Amino acid sequence: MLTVRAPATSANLGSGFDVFGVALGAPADIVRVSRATETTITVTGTGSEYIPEDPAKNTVGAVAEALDAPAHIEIDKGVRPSSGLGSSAASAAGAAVALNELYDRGLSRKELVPIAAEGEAIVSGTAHADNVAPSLLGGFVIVTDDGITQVDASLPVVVCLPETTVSTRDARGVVPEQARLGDVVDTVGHAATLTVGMTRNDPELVGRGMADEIVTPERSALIDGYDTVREAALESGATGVTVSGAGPAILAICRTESDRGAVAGAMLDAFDDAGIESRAYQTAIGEGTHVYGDRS
Ligand SMILES: Nc1ncnc2c1ncn2[C@@H]1O[C@H](COP(=O)(O)OP(=O)(O)O)[C@@H](O)[C@H]1O
Ligand SMILES: N[C@@H](CCOP(=O)(O)O)C(=O)O
Repeated sequence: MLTVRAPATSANLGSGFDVFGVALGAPADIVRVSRATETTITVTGTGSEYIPEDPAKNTVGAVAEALDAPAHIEIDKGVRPSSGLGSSAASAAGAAVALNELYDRGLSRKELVPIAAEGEAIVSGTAHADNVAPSLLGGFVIVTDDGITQVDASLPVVVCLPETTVSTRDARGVVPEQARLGDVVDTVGHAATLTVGMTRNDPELVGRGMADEIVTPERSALIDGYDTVREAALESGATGVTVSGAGPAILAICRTESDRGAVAGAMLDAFDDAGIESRAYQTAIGEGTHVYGDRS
């Protein structure tokens, strides 16, 4: 038996649709694997009733197949499905790391990215890697067709998750197929600003660099209460606020750890005023999947 902790992630960060992602300190999935002749899966924890245990439908089944590593895989969900926090990706990243160890496949974390992304294709229709890559590698990650660039960024953040769901597959349906050149130029500038901010752990640059007029306006319209929650977080000291992944979670960048309480409180209150229950994670951009149980 081998146990790993695979963190939630926040993809896109506004200006980096399908390109940027960060690992979050919390929440996380715990994935336990043991060798077997065929793959079986059990799922417990938050939202487990909505997650299939059939290996053909669960992201970890695709990972076990890609690594030719049949196993009994126990997933204890800390990351709620359809949250915008890379729930399906956390399990996939955790399974990739755990099975790679269990079967001595010897692959690096970067080499595991396309394997973990196979699982994402099952649930969202595309093998986008902007969640699995940060869950595997930690920090801030840039995913392009040419490769993966990782920075050990560390910034305090708040993620506020309403009790509503948005399926990543549905949210991909509202992404515009075309954009105005002026908006593309602005977005390139914002993405560059954000990237420099991540290399400097600068919350002002990162917050400013999350602005995006192409995808975020369409995505945020799927989240009841988004505009007021965003406004409340900014008024309470957040440097930037955007949709986390495909939503409905909302990500706020904070200047200091001690700012997080006020930002989280403002976001929770604003959702509450809109009649929507929510919970807030006061966390930080953090490390990737951690192996913490030896083979036994
Ligand atoms: N191991 C898994 N963990 C979470 N969701 C999974 C898993 N395997 C398959 N799914 C399916 O993936 C969907 C959730 O994924 P997604 O919409 O990408 O959520 P998130 O935005 O949190 O990543 C749900 O339909 C769920 O049943
Ligand atoms: N780039 C993807 C990221 C989806 O993230 P999730 O956490 O909502 O699964 C997208 O925006 O569709």
